[in-house]
Amino acid sequence: MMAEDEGHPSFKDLGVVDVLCEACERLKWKEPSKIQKESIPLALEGKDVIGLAETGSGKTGAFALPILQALLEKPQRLFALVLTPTRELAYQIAEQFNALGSTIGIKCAVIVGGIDMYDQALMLAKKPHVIVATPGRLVDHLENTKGFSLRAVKYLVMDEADRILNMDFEQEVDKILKVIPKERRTFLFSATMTKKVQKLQRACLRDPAKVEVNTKYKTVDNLVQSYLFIPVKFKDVYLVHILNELAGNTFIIFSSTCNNTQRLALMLRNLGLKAIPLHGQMSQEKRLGALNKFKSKNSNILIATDVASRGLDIPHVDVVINFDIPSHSKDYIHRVGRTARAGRAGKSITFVTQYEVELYKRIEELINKQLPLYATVEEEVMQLVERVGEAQRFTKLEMKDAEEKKTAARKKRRGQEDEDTEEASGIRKKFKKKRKN
Ligand SMILES: Nc1ncnc2c1ncn2[C@@H]1O[C@H](COP(=O)(O)OP(=O)(O)OP(=O)(O)O)[C@@H](O)[C@H]1O
Repeated sequence: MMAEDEGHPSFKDLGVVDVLCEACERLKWKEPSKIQKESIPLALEGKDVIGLAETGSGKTGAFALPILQALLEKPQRLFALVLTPTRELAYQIAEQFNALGSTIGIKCAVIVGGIDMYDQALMLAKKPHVIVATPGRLVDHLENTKGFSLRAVKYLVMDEADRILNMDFEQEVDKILKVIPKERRTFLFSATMTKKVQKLQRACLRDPAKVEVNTKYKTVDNLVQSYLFIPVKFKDVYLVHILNELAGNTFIIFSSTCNNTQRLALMLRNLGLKAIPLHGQMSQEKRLGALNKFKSKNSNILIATDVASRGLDIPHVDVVINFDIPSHSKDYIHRVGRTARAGRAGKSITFVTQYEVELYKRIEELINKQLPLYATVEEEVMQLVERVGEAQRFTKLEMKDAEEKKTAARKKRRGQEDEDTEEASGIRKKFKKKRKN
């Protein structure tokens, strides 16, 4: 491990080749971050790496640069497979590979759920060097695609490894590990780890180098001013008050259900705020559209479920609000880590009810810090009650209307399917009759 007092090595000092150093310069990465300093030389030596470092500390570059360098040395299609837990993160990682590898002609494909099979086939037809994917049904899909076999993969990365294994993807990961040869290099990266990752590490990594940087969550916590907020009543009114009080900032608000995420976004929009929802019940097209709108600053409030809690890098996010406290304390680290990226500062406010004391105590234990209370002036908040109440009533009607439209569309579809089936069975009967004759 490199000690702090060994100065400030450059990417070149770490062994990164000139063309990639120039790519880092273009991205305005003046010097490697700590996790990059410690893991890049080991990865270039050909070691398997487990990298643990706080949110926003440059882990993507820490695994992308060594992979690109190895690819330069031995160009090959389907050279690396990068697994991530969410679709949005897959696109973001592919963007970073493209940004770092544009001058060396890197071809990157994203294979995630919710995209048209035809589009996926087009992407694969370009014969990518790197595939960034969510694990669901990946093996079947790739193994059934002509000219593709996971056996070729030389580098396997699991970004947010703990999340991948804690989702429904464990079986898929098992399948992937069975297909890709054992000689591949494996990189596991995250800000948090679980026992499942340790088990996986024993099963599939050869004498891995373990790099840990600021894993006590101190750095990001030093950069973020974090508060608890205990609303007395009217849970929505306080949120609107805080958004007004901190107006001019960019927010991500986390909520635990798709329905509440949608409701909050509509309600805030009815109050004239530029809020946009992001959750798993939206179509993939809408999910990407929402994220792009937020990234391009057309909207300054993203209301999301935990689908946005991992890995998303939107540097201008100033405030994270946990409107619902996360039920797993590790998710707190990741959610709050959406602000204070790459050394910037940020703010976080976590709403807690009297029934959630256990949960916030666990969070405080994990971050080894007591969270101060966020103070509000009650009279100021109460002035909003009427306006917010009106917006809530209107939102309720909008949600009901949308639900009715959905049900009607579903019924219509089902009706069509029934007609199709009847028609098909009619044809089948005629066909049978004909054969008998
Ligand atoms: N050496 C560097 N110097 C300056 N900025 C950097 C450097 N390396 C990466 N960055 C920038 O830092 C930001 C965070 O990087 P990245 O998304 O890789 O963080 P992470 O550690 O994967 O975070 P998370 O745990 O939240 O996924 C990105 O905008 C990236 O471009």
